[in-house]
Amino acid sequence: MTPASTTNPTSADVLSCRGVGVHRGDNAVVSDLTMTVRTGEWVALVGPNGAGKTSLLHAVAGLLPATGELRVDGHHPMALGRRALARVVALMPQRPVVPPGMSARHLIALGRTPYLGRFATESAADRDAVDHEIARLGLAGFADRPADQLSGGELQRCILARALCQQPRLLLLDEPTSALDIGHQQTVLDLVDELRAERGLTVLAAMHDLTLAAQYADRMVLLDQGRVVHDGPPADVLSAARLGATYGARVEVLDRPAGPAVVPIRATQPPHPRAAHRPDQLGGTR
Ligand SMILES: Nc1ncnc2c1ncn2[C@@H]1O[C@H](COP(=O)(O)OP(=O)(O)OP(=O)(O)O)[C@@H](O)[C@H]1O
Repeated sequence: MTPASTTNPTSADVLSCRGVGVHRGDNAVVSDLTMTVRTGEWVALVGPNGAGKTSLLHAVAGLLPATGELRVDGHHPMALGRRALARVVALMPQRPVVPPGMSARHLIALGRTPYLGRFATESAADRDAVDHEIARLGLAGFADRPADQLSGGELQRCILARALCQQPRLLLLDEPTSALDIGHQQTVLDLVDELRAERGLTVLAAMHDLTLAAQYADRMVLLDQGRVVHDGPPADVLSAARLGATYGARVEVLDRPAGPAVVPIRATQPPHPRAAHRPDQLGGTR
């Protein structure tokens, strides 16, 4: 089901897709996809492995060709020049490419490329923007280290800093918290949310953690095999029956004030509950 309000494009839409298709080789991995994302909205793209989330994000970022009508800020991504597109859309990829030996600071500064002058020299404003994002993401201690020697979570924050340096209107996040501990997950998502309020940033984020996604997203678009299965507020999209049908998962969905929480349920109880082995907690629960 797709509410009409999310499919009729208006001038307030940063992203509009109508009947969009994306191919990888001979395979259609996104088919007949219609959705819009309005200025300042946070839309979570969810769905099982291989559903087409990354492929759609790459098409929006102008990295993959798409059929149908795809508009970013009113333009087809591939019709905008690379520089113009990079000022509108920034992608935080799932698998960033890190040139060997490049320092974290240099990697982050690549986000300023669309703003550099004729001789590609950084201005004081560019350096300030980089310093600002480094400080904001708590990366000062890593900035001079080779980025390919950082931990997965440290690198993920550098890649987000690089995307924020682009000062985009539309931020595309591909599994932005997959390598982060729970504290950094909240820090990073809170930061992105603050930028929405401060700068009117629009966010389209592929996320596997449905509970976390539900806490930040205004809407969820559930994809399966390249097609939209449901588009709506998290509380409407996340039902145990729908997640069972789409992911083949056994879950319980708890209604909580901060948003629905999705709890996986084991098919069978463990044969020997751990508590039974603990002399201090025989048969106890916490
Ligand atoms: N470079 C490629 N060449 C051929 N097929 C590809 C390529 N990249 C992805 N695919 C296929 O396209 C389909 C969609 O992949 P995609 O990465 O967009 O899914 P996803 O929803 O982001 O998955 P995940 O949650 O596992 O990251 C999958 O079947 C995948 O195997």
